Amino acid sequence: MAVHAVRLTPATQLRGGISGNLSPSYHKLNTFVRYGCGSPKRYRTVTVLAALREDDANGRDKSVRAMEVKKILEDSPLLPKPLSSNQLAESVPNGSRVRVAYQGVRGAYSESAAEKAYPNCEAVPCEEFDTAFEAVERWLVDRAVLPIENSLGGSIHRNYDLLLRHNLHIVGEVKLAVHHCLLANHGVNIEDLRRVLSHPQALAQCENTLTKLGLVREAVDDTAGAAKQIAFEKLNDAAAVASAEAANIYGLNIVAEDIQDDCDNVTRFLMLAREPIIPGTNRLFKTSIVFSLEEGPGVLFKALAVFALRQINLTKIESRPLRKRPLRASGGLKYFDYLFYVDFEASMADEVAQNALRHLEEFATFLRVLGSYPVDTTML
Ligand SMILES: O=C(O)C(=O)C[C@]1(C(=O)O)C=C[C@@H](O)C=C1
Repeated sequence: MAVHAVRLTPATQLRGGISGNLSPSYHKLNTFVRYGCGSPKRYRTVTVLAALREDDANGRDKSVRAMEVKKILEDSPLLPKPLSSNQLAESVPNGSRVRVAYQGVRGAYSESAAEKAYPNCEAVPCEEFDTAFEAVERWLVDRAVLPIENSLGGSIHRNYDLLLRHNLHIVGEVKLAVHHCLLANHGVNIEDLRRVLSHPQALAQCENTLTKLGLVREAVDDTAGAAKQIAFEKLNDAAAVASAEAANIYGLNIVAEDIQDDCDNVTRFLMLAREPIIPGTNRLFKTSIVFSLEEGPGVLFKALAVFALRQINLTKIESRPLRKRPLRASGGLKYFDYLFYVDFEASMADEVAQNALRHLEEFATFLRVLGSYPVDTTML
């Protein structure tokens, strides 16, 4: 079947973002269109209509079209089945293990997070966050699990930026308790140490201890990578901030335990996939969005009010510079334009969430739904 550009109904149009002349392919339909149309049933119908030739659809009577839609819903290979919530922790359909990309080497916290998110998965190490995104996009792996924020160190900005640069969907979150240890080669005492190697987030989470010990910080790609380097280079003046598991893997000695500034140290990871899951209402869901606004007094207040007015609780707000600017504005160049990332506690299957986004869409210059997914309640 030939596939044409889609004309969206006003309710599904996104001002400033996408408009009538969308990419023809199902895959390229914007997430907001998928979620923005309402219930899961409606969502699937819209995607099917998107795959029908427009003139074809317009020329037939409604019942014929409805039957066509039903048939396509049932058997079209054009429509990859979205993941369901209960598939999240399961193996891929053909019985092989889910392949999950993470950033770092064996023993990284991200590997533990991948295993918590997808028990029994095959965790696939990646050098960079970007690589993990790409591995999913190129079908080398099924999912990626990447850190997004930590209760002590704050946001992992790089991943916020990458979420927008790539086309993956957030299909879940997983929280991991992070207990940092100071690892050194056997025979090296804490007094011998001059340097400490680790991921910048891990170093930040142990700021107090490392300052007390007077160690010079050296940033590396991941905590386990630091442990590996200490072991392989047989360093005797340096330690790594990493997990007890990394000590085990790389044969290091734990010279200090639980060195993070607060014993409650939790990192939140996002589970990313090529297709979104159908949001449900059967359990607690969260939705992540990103938007930008016109300049002006009170615009952010107005944007957040769309949630407050509907009693929707926000769990996270992050602003990031809108790149590819500065804009030329009256009075000279305007350097500081922002994207706002917001997580709120509602499912896109809830009418109240759809209404809130419809309201936000009235004045947002750009809006994308990054995902609507079950809340990880394991650490509440
Ligand atoms: O370096 C690792 O082990 C990671 O998995 C990365 C990372 C992070 O980016 O926040 C993950 C969890 C901890 O917060 C520290 C580091």
